[in-house]
Amino acid sequence: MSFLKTDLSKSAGTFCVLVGVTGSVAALKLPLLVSQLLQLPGVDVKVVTTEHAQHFYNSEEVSVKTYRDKDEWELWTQRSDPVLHIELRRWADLFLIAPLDANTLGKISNGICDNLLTCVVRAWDTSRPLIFCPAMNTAMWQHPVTAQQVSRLTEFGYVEIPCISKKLVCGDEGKGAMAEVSTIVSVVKQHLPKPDESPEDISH
Ligand SMILES: CC(C)(CO)[C@@H](O)C(=O)NCCC(=O)N/C=C\S
Repeated sequence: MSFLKTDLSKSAGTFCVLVGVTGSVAALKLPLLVSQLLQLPGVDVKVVTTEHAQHFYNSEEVSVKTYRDKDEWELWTQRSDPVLHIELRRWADLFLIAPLDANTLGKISNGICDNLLTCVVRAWDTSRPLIFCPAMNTAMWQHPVTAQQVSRLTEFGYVEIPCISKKLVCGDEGKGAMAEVSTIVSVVKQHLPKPDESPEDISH
C-alpha cells in the first residue's frame, strides 16, 4: 500500500491542513470549503471523512485525497505496516473539523475513538491547532449536553468557530447552522505561519 505512504509526504514550506468532515447536512459544503482552502498560499489539503458524512457530499467534487475508515484497515494488515491515523496526525499542521456533528462532538468530548476521524483527534498533538465548527439541528444545539461538551473541547485547547442562526434544511429557524465557509477560511488563514516562519516554528 505504498501509494498511501507517499500520499502523506510533506513538501518543505507547505502548511498541511487536514479537514475532518462528519454527518451534519452542512457537510454538503465540503467541496466549496476545500477549494477555498486550496487558494491559501502554501496550503496542502487532505480530508478524513466519517461514513455518515459521505451521504451529504459528492466525493467526485472533492479534489483532494479523502481518507475513509476502510483505508485504515487496508493500510494496516501486519505489524510492520503504518498506522493511518498516526500517519495523518504526523502529516497535519492543522486539523479543521467542519462540520462537527452532535454525534462526533459527543465522542470527542469523551475520548471515544471508534473511527478514523476520532482516532486522529484522540492522538492529536495539541501544540498544533485543532479548529472545530459545530453544526446540528437547533433542538440538538439547545440540549444542555451540547454546551458541556463544547466547553470540554475548548478546555482541551481546541478552537471553536461558533454555529450561526439560519433557517435550517429541516425548516427550523435558529442556531445550529455551520459558520459560513468564508469565516472558516479566514480563521484558518490566521493560523498560517507568517512569511518568515515555518510550520515547526509557530508556537500555539
Ligand atoms: C446546510 C446549511 C449549511 C445550509 O445553509 C445549514 O442549514 C446548516 O449548516 N445546517 C447544519 C445544521 C444541521 O445539521 N441541521 C440538521 C437538521 S435541521
